[in-house]
Amino acid sequence: MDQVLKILVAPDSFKESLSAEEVAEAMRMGAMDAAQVMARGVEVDVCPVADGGEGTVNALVRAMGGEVRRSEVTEPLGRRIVARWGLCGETGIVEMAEAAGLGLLSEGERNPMRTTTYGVGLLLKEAMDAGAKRIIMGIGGSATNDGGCGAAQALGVVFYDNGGEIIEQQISGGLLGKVSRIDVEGLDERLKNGEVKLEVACDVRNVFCGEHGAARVYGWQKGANAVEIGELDAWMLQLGALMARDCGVDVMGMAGAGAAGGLGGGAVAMLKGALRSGIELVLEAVDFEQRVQWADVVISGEGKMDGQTSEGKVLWGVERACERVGRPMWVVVGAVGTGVDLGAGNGGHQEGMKGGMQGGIAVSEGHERGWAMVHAKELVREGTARIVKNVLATF
Ligand SMILES: Nc1ncnc2c1ncn2[C@@H]1O[C@H](COP(=O)(O)OP(=O)(O)OP(=O)(O)O)[C@@H](O)[C@H]1O
Ligand SMILES: O=C(O)[C@H](O)CO
Repeated sequence: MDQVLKILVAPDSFKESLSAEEVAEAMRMGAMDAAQVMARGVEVDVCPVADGGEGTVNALVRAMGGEVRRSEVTEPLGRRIVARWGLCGETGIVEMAEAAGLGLLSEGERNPMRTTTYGVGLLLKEAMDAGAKRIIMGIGGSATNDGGCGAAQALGVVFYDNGGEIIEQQISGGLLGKVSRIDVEGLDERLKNGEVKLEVACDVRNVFCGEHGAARVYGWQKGANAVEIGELDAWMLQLGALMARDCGVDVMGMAGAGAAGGLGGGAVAMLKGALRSGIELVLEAVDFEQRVQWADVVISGEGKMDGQTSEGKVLWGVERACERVGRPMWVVVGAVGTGVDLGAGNGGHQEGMKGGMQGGIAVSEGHERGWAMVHAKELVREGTARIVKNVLATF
């Protein structure tokens, strides 16, 4: 009798079209379709993941066996919003995108000069009030570039302007240029005295400012124009220097400090947080290496595979795990950025991603983008079926 092919499906969400759970389910069905057509046996382990950005609460609550809670906080433009967060025993899971995510704003509203992470600070407070002693804060997918100052303000940190006056408004990217002193004395006692430990799960490894910094790399997707990006970057440089002087922490060259518009760096300097790779933290929580060991083949995916992918996103983390364990990895993605070659599902290679990655399929290829977004479920199912048929043919 033919051997059963063991498949681990471990995708991220396809932002704007499918959640990670939906992608994983479509992949599972695609694998079953292939098994039926080829009259072969497959077993599928379904493991939706996240990298600190959207979907992190779901992935961690599912893995750690906690519950999802809801709290009213504020969104990036200050309007009231109900945000989801997780409580798993004494561990709180906060996803910054729930209170400051790009997906909360319409395209016309996106503008990092006006947006703030204030609501993220409120969410952290909710988790502490509920008794969390350890908080994992997933960061990424943000609409903000405020260096985490808004969140810090919500937790008692005070910012002064050039004239020595307290800045009373919630700090947005556009106010960063005004900050000339940071006073962390009033920081929430629970963070200040270490009663609550903050772990910051970053979706990328970018630095605080400069060419590879928050504003220059991610400002575009948040709606900033070239002039605004230049201003934001210069203000981040200034803010980094203030953090070194007033908080005693140098975030400048720190990998991940530039995640989520600099919330990474801000959380370390002002909230006593420790940075971690989001995908590595999530993969650890779901026992990923053990699951890869069980599998003969791993299939992952994300909405768009591009230059950001190798900055520490889901595919980067999954690929590293596959390489360590020695299992082939295939991808089904929505679309690819320029220069990414997936080899049409028959083998290929992405610059910067070595070894385990065999190739994959971009499901929108040959379709109009809007159509591919609406039909993402069927397309992921079909794409996965094609890959699994190829794998079964030589298994
Ligand atoms: N079904 C689809 N077909 C084509 N393109 C898609 C589809 N779904 C999502 N995308 C593209 O993927 C983009 C989002 O990419 P992705 O899901 O990788 O998010 P990201 O912001 O790059 O990263 P992350 O989720 O890791 O923070 C969308 O803006 C869209 O252009
Ligand atoms: O939020 C952002 O800026 C990106 O996801 C990188 O962290």
